[in-house]
Amino acid sequence: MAAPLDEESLRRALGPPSGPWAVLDVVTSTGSTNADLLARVAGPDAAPDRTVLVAEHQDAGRGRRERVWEDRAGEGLTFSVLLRPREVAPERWGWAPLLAGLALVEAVGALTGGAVPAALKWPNDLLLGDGAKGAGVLAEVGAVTGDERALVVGIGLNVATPLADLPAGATSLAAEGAELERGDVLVAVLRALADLDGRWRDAHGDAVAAGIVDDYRAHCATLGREVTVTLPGDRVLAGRAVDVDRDGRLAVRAPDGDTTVVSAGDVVHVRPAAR
Ligand SMILES: Nc1ncnc2c1ncn2[C@@H]1O[C@H](COP(=O)(O)OP(=O)(O)OP(=O)(O)O)[C@@H](O)[C@H]1O
Ligand SMILES: O=C(O)CCCC[C@@H]1SC[C@@H]2NC(=O)N[C@@H]21
Repeated sequence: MAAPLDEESLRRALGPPSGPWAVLDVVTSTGSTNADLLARVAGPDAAPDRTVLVAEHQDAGRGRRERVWEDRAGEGLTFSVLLRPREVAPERWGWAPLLAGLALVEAVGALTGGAVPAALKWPNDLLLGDGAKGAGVLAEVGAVTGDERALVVGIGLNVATPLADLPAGATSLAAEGAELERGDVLVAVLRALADLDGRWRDAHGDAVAAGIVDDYRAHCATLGREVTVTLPGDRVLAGRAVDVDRDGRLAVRAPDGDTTVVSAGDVVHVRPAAR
């Protein structure tokens, strides 16, 4: 197993005391870092804005749509951040998980100098290499009103995991040829996320004004593709992904020309775009 993550080195690398992050804790094992931070949205143990919780291993890692997130201790990164973006109206919080996806793409680009192709499958799966899933993001809202307003954004990223230990359709940075220290990857993602979160808050959640919509579109592998989208309730939509709008929603144009805008769903890229 790779060296364990060292809390002190991570804090030092992020700057005094943890750079833009108020608290950074590393635990050896837990059920789910998302569940842990959601339990600290309010109450005597309430976590401050910009708390980071990293786990070396999760027993009950949660994926989107009630799936399981698999990880093996020491091979991946599993962590969550608690955000209290008071500058942003809760109706605009839908951008938070997309910011995390963007932070992942930017961090991988910076760390590998572009040697490992990285892109986003809408809304926030990180695709590496030929388009296999290298990371996923799960955002959960803790409270939208009062002083307790908070959301938790969890990231699972496959760093050193061999392909044989990953589910079908998944990959890792190492499997794509990038041998990186998990600590360096974590610091790069946290820096990128803090920067995007700052821009988003400064613009009061207006992702267009913050330049985030343009950045997202530039990194989104879904745009221009033929896709199927399984919507909540299991309705399936098929067509071409034509836009990601100012609210982070995906516009899909059906063969009959009708365009539907979706804010949540599971996307499959059917075949490459004829761009
Ligand atoms: N470490 C990981 N890296 C990449 N993808 C992962 C990882 N762990 C889990 N997944 C993805 O999450 C999902 C795992 O979900 P799960 O095993 O619960 O159900 P499933 O295989 O999608 O089937 P169903 O949705 O029908 O229950 C899969 O899509 C899998 O590819
Ligand atoms: O289904 C997905 O793609 C989202 C996966 C999110 C996994 C991360 S790992 C850290 C955090 N804690 C969890 O239980 N889930 C998220």
